[in-house]
Amino acid sequence: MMDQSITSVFPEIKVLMNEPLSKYTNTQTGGPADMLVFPESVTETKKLIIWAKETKTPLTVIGNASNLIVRDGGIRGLTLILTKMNDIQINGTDVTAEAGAALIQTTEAAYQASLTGLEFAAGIPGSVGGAVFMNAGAYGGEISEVVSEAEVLTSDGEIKRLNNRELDFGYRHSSVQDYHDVVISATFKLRAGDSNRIRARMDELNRLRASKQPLEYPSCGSVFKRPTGYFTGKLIHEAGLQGYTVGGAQVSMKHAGFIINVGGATATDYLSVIHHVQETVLNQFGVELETEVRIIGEEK
Ligand SMILES: Cc1cc2nc3c(=O)[nH]c(=O)nc-3n(C[C@H](O)[C@H](O)[C@H](O)COP(=O)(O)OP(=O)(O)OC[C@H]3O[C@@H](n4cnc5c(N)ncnc54)[C@H](O)[C@@H]3O)c2cc1C
Ligand SMILES: NC(=O)C1=CN([C@@H]2O[C@H](COP(=O)(O)OP(=O)(O)OC[C@H]3O[C@@H](n4cnc5c(N)ncnc54)[C@H](OP(=O)(O)O)[C@@H]3O)[C@@H](O)[C@H]2O)C=CC1
Ligand SMILES: C=C(O[C@H]1[C@H](O)[C@@H](CO)O[C@H](OP(=O)(O)OP(=O)(O)OC[C@H]2O[C@@H](n3ccc(=O)[nH]c3=O)[C@H](O)[C@@H]2O)[C@@H]1NC(C)=O)C(=O)O
Repeated sequence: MMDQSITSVFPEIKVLMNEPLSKYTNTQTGGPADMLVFPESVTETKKLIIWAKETKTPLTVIGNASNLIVRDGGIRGLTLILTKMNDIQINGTDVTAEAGAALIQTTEAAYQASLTGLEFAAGIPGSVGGAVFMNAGAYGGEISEVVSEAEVLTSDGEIKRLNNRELDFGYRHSSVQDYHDVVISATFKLRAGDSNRIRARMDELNRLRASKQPLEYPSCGSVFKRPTGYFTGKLIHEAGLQGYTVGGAQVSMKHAGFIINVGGATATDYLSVIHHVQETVLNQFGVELETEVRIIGEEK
């Protein structure tokens, strides 16, 4: 029988074996990926998706790992990190970015072209693919309001174009979460604007963000979604949980909705803090906090 191993089938692709994902996640926690690849093109991504399907290898796709907790046992099978697929093209008032492009770079490119509409995303540290997947939003704006279409690869390796309606956006939700599609690019429909005003708005939002969020520490942003009718940070604050620490994971004193890595945290520490916060808020206020952060991988 032919050798179907990834290194035999794709000798030209660099595969990192048993690679610690804590090197890549924003929380700096998480166990190893059995096989980790940074694909450099859609063609390469497509080949790997088809290989994973044919060999029944579990497949995981990651962007900038800024909304992710990988359990300490790591991820079996093949993991793709798309950050090397990061081309950004401008065509009139359309900005088309590959999935691995940083959202922050994409907002900079829009500013350079005097295009308005993406300023709200200036400080969101995800990739374009992760932002579409999550329908990232801040300060009155959301990805859903600016994306005209996204290209995805299905698990069969077919390319599909999904328009805004088909992406079925909701609060921190898109249809990509309901299927196993991989976002490979997105097009943002913007408007001609004044570059000084665009820059001023981006700078203002980044200052506001830095004054409220603990950007000095590794984190995964808001850990929980906002429950209808409540403010998450306020609930956790009023429950007296700020400063609550397990190992190296701590409920931030600056913003109670964030859990920061104060040094040496494991994913298990993060999960213990999350569980305690959920239980305490439920007991004190009767409100269920649903995680916004995506939790994947195996326990150690
Ligand atoms: C300091 C800080 C501030 C933040 N502020 C905000 C904010 O204001 N608003 C906000 O919405 N979020 C915020 N976040 C969270 C995070 O940046 C966003 O959710 C972002 O959209 C995640 O993108 P990512 O590329 O990092 O995704 P990842 O963390 O890599 O992945 C998140 C999920 O998306 C999936 N995914 C990623 N890329 C793809 C793809 N190409 N195809 C299919 N699935 C994919 C992954 O499988 C995973 O389930 C913040 C995070 C931090 C650390
Ligand atoms: N759950 C849902 O369905 C909804 C989710 N969202 C999401 O929430 C995020 C933030 O929304 P945003 O665009 O900033 O707009 P919002 O109007 O929802 O919030 C703006 C800010 O106003 C302040 N604020 C307003 N009312 C109160 C209050 N009663 N108590 C305490 N603080 C208050 C808070 O800021 P401060 O820190 O300055 O006090 C809050 O962060 C976005 O990412 C959006 O996607 C938004 C609306 C609904
Ligand atoms: C950081 C993220 O997104 C952020 C986004 O950057 C900002 C700006 O628009 O609005 C949301 O945060 P937020 O700070 O408004 O969210 P909440 O945790 O609901 O806090 C709102 C309110 O709680 C109060 N609050 C917050 C923190 C705290 O320690 N104490 C406190 O009392 C404040 O009054 C604050 O205004 C997004 N979070 C969610 C879950 O929707 C993310 O999704 O990862």
